[in-house]
Amino acid sequence: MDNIILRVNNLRKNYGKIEALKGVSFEVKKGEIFALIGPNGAGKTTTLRIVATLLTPTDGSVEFMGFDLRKNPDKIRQGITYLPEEAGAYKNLTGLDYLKFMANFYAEKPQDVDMYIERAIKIVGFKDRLKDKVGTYSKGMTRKLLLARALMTKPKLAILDEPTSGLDVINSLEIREVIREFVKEGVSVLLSSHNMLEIDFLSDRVAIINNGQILEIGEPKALKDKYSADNLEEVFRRLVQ
Ligand SMILES: Nc1ncnc2c1ncn2[C@@H]1O[C@H](COP(=O)(O)OP(=O)(O)OP(=O)(O)O)[C@@H](O)[C@H]1O
Repeated sequence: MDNIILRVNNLRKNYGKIEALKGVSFEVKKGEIFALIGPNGAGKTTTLRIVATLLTPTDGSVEFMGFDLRKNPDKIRQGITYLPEEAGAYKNLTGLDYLKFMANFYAEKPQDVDMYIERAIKIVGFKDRLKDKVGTYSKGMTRKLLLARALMTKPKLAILDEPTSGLDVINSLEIREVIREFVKEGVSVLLSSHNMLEIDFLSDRVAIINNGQILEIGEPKALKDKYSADNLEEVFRRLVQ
């Protein structure tokens, strides 16, 4: 059986004259946490947004569970969820109304709605503030709410753009624990981060991306061994120097 859930092949993306992606290829295996790591502007968000069907690539292909993204975008939308880097809309809804809205959107049958919301409340962990508007939440609370939305349906693949960006140690830790819990229950994860030290602990495999190109792919330990480095930051430094 094919244990690859996502195949990204030679993706290119130009924004006008800017070549954001110059031929990005990688595969995500079923049940793994795969991280795209690289500095600001490397092309992480662009890659994730293409996989999430929110952006059209200039060239290249994406295959999700054997379905081609261009021919079957609906298959991809059914099987994935996307946690954006920024919160954006919904600030005037209460946290609970936001979750209800999303649960209704994804539910195939009425019973699913309650199950999704129950799961989401466990993830956010601040039940008492769910009746407040999202616009009054701290950064950490907003991040947890969006993560709850991305994981409550137990998607086949969760795409998480900088899930712990701007969060304190405890909030980051909690978010990492939630991600691991859902992976144990069968969710595969593709995430991005520029925090290479954190990713070392969280990911099964990483792709190091810089300037629109993937420089290395492998298990964190294998990469550290290969470059005689103590951590992934050092691996990155050796790769770009
Ligand atoms: N809408 C856009 N229009 C023009 N250029 C863009 C647009 N979005 C991204 N870019 C450019 O594409 C390149 C890759 O950006 P991208 O946001 O994918 O990087 P990133 O790795 O996610 O960075 P960060 O860690 O800062 O979020 C950058 O040079 C960026 O300026």
